[in-house]
This record gives sequence, C-alpha cells and structure tokens, in this order.
Amino acid sequence: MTRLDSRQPVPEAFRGAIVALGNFDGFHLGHQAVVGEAVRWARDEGRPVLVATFDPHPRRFFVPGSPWFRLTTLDQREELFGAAGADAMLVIHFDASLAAMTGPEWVETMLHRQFGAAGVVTGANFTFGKGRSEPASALARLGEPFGIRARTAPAVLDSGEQVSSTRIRAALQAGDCETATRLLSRPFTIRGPVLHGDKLGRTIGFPTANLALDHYLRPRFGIYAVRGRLPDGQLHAGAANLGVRPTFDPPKELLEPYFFGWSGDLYGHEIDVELHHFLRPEAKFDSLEALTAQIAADCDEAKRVLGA
Ligand SMILES: Cc1cc2nc3c(=O)[nH]c(=O)nc-3n(C[C@H](O)[C@H](O)[C@H](O)COP(=O)(O)O)c2cc1C
Ligand SMILES: Nc1ncnc2c1ncn2[C@@H]1O[C@H](COP(=O)(O)OP(=O)(O)O)[C@@H](O)[C@H]1O
Repeated sequence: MTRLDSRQPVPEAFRGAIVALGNFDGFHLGHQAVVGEAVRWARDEGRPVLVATFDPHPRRFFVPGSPWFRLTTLDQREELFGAAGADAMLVIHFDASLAAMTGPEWVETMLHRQFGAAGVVTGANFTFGKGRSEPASALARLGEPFGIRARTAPAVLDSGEQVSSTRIRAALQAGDCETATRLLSRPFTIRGPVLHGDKLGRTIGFPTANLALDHYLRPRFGIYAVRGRLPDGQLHAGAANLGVRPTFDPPKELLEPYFFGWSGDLYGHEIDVELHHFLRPEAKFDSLEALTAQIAADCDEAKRVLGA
C-alpha cells in the first residue's frame, strides 16, 4: 500500500479522495466503523480512500517524556488499513505548526490544499484544531466553501460503553487480554526484530526470542500464553515472559516468548507475538532449577488455555 506524508501535497492519483480522519492507533472496532464508512462512501462515488494516522501521536508531542502507549506500529497500521480497504495511509506529521492551526486553518491548509479531500469521515467524538477546539460537527460547515463534505460514524458500544483505545490500554494494563482482543477484534500483537540476549534460555531448555517493547504500551508485567507469527508465516503457540525478569541483573524490559516444539534461528527476523492470556505475575527465583520448574508449569498451563 502507498504511504503518504502530510508534509508533501497528496499526489494527483489520490486527490478527490474520501479521507478517514483520526489517529486509529489500535484500529479497534470503533476505528473500523469509521474506515468502513469511508470505504462504502468512496466505492459509491468511485473515489480513493485515504486513512490518516498521526505520527508522532499528539499526546507524545505535548508530553514528550510520557510513558509509551502505542497499540500498533506504523507498519501494523498500514497493514490493517489496507486490509480494511484503504488505498493509502496518510501519515499526518504532528508538529508545532500543525498544533497551532485553528479549525478553519486546518480544513483549508490540510484537508483542502494538502490532501485535496472530497469527503472526510471521523468518529462522532473527533476534535481538531488548536486546543482541540472544534468538534467533528464543525467539519461540514468549515469544509463547505471548499466542496468538502463530512460524515461521522456513530460510536461502537461494547457492554453499553463506547469502545476506545483508552479502554483497551486499561484492559492490557490489568492483564485482561480477553477484553483487549474483543475490542480490537484481534489479539494485541507486539511486532519486532528478535534480539540477542544472555544466551541463558537455551541452557535451561527454554530458548526465548527476545523482543524490545519499544513504543508499545506496557501491558501488565507477567507470564502470558501467546501465539507467534514466525518467518514460516504460521502461528506457533508459546509462553512468554513480559517484563524485567526479576531473577536476572540488570532488569531489562523485554517480551521473551518460548515456542512449543519449535527449533530454529530467529535472530534478526521480525516476528509478531499475540498476547492471549495472562497466567501469573513475574517472580524472582532463588535458583535456576526453581525457575526452570516454574517455566515448565507455565508452558503446561499455556498449552491448556490455548488448546495447543
Ligand atoms: C514461560 C516463561 C516464564 C518465565 N518466568 C520468569 C519469571 O517469573 N521470572 C524471571 O526472572 N524470569 C522468567 N523467565 C525467564 C526469562 O524470561 C528468560 O528466559 C531468561 O531471562 C533468560 O533469557 P535469555 O537467555 O533470552 O536472556 C521466564 C521465561 C519463560 C519462557
Ligand atoms: N522454541 C523456540 N522458541 C524461541 N526461540 C527459539 C526456539 N528455538 C530456538 N530458538 C532460537 O533461540 C534463541 C533464544 O535462545 P536463548 O538461549 O534464549 O538466547 P538469547 O539470550 O539470545 O535470547 C531465539 O532468539 C531463537 O533464535
């Protein structure tokens, strides 16, 4: 799929598009409804669909030192948007000049001149412009002089409450993978290259593929039942430590999955690890024997919950 940068004018082939406007981190059920509406609208009129996402995330721009909270990487978003029917991902570079634009400036400079949008779809509670001063409902009025039409997709509810990235983050921070999976419509998935570690895992019979947590939200630290998409393209069941491995010095934040009945070399390969179920908090063990026995028990438990 094509990746467009908001700092350059959108190329001719993608002008006159329907733009799904939002951050869409996580691409949860609510985001899927917004993009779904944009795709239907675009198909009706034979137009391309652009799906926007902000990078950096506006919150990281305003509070640079704040803890990481991403639910997806740009690459993951690009795949998800493409699968939902987008023709291109429009990466809106969030910087001081964008943050300073008023609502009317936003519509004229970005939507009209830079993107060449014919229509824009947002969630009902989308806000934009300096200080988030404009509600989604202002888009129709401000877009009219430029021939830009606006629609909003109604919020998606789950258990009577709106589906939101905030709710998904809270679920993951509580170790509630099941709620996250339901609201995302897929498991929360950490993607990264496999890094070298202390080479200790193999000596205790449980080699683990180490992934950095990088810009991802930190879910509750602990042991998880996981499935990993390995370079063969298949999903493999496993058990993983997510956290700082308190038995070892120095503490390092990592996701370390061991895949059942698999052997091979994963170093340098990019893999996806899906979190399916929280098993227990991390613990500090007095001996490698005690740790190894506990890992074996974790693997049995993970196999049971995964039906593997
Ligand atoms: C299922 C599983 C559970 C684990 N639980 C813990 C734990 O509770 N505490 C801990 O310090 N290390 C735990 N580990 C060990 C570390 O994740 C890791 O295997 C160890 O740091 C050596 O990894 P390395 O050789 O890849 O650096 C666990 C590993 C696995 C696979
Ligand atoms: N079943 C498996 N699950 C995870 N990694 C495996 C498995 N079998 C082999 N490996 C390989 O072993 C490496 C992990 O071995 P380990 O001794 O823990 O070393 P490191 O400390 O470098 O992670 C992985 O990065 C991967 O390349």
